Amino acid sequence: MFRYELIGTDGGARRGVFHTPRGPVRTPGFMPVGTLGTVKGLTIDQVAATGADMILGNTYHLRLRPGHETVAALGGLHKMCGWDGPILTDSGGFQVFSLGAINKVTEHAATFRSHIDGAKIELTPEHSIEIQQALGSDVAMVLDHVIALPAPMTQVEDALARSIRWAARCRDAADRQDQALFAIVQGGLDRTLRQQCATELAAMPFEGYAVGGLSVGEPPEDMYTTTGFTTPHLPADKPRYLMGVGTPRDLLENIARGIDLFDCVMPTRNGRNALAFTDEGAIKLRNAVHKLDTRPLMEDCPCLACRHSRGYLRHLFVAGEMLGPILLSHHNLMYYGRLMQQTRDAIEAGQFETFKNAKLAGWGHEPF
Ligand SMILES: COC(=O)c1ccc(CCNc2nc3cc4nc(N)[nH]c(=O)c4cc3[nH]2)cc1
Ligand SMILES: [Zn+2]
Repeated sequence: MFRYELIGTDGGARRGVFHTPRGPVRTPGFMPVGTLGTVKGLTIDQVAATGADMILGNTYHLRLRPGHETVAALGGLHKMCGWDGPILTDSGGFQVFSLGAINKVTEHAATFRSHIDGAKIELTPEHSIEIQQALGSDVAMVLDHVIALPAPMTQVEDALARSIRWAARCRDAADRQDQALFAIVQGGLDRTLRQQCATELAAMPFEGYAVGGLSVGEPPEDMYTTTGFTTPHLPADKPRYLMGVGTPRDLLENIARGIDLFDCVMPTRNGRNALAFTDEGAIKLRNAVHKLDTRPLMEDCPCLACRHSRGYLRHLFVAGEMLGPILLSHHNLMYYGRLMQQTRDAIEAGQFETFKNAKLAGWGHEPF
């Protein structure tokens, strides 16, 4: 049902395919975020056109609205959204700690109040699996205890140990052949904790392994270092997924360190806010400098935005027209999708390092 096929490597970078019952996922690959069953502002066909093979949904959000039983009654997430490719759902482990009004975390559960209607909800490993089974995603994530950085070592160790115990409970509760379960490595920025956690989870039977607890406010270099000393301790025959990452630079730096899959709101949330990603770096479309610019964002981009001028895109945002966020979301996802395709080609050609350096030079050194 689920199989990771390693096609080739180039330094630390891997080219592969993650085979799933709903089709293959080319790696390295980027997953557009469709938190509430929609990649905001785009139809499912527009998302497919960007080259995405798999999209992400969120257990926390869908549990609160419209509810996992409602999604099941509507035929499950694929049928409800009209996406017949693979879907991965996050477990709620991050959102409950970043969005939920936490009352308490015990060994049994993370209990929180809904940020929508204040209802008290007890999220246990078993309930997270139950929700993801009702949603019908192809890949479920274990429920983990994610803490913000920086944090005292004792707190990092405590959350890590609980995450491993919760992963085992998720493994026991996940009994569907047609739904993969990915583990999530925690451990802050600590080399020893990360390697211990990766080794312990690698000894358990999961279909894939995520690196969690990053992109939580740490400096990018610390993220890269942490990924670099974690991936070697993960099984080479399973996909590695870095959660919540990231900028175009983050993607290439982490692919160089053995990561296969990514998800991030970066391209879509920033797209809705008039920021476009290009090979020359980020462009803020509301800037007056674009007012009379007749050029597209990128000459060779096949997206819906690049049929228009930068001046028109600026006008849409300045006028508050709904088409602005739609077009820029499409461009940014197309940019990420094309970047991943170019990366896969570069790895196959043994040119990844040269490719990465050329991209970094084009983007310049201002952070996105
Ligand atoms: C304009 O806004 C943005 O561009 C933007 C916003 C938030 C993030 C942060 C996303 N980071 C992140 N998402 C994550 C999701 C996670 N899920 C689980 N279960 N466990 C984790 O350990 C985990 C870590 C994450 N780190 C990144 C970018
Ligand atoms: Zn474009």
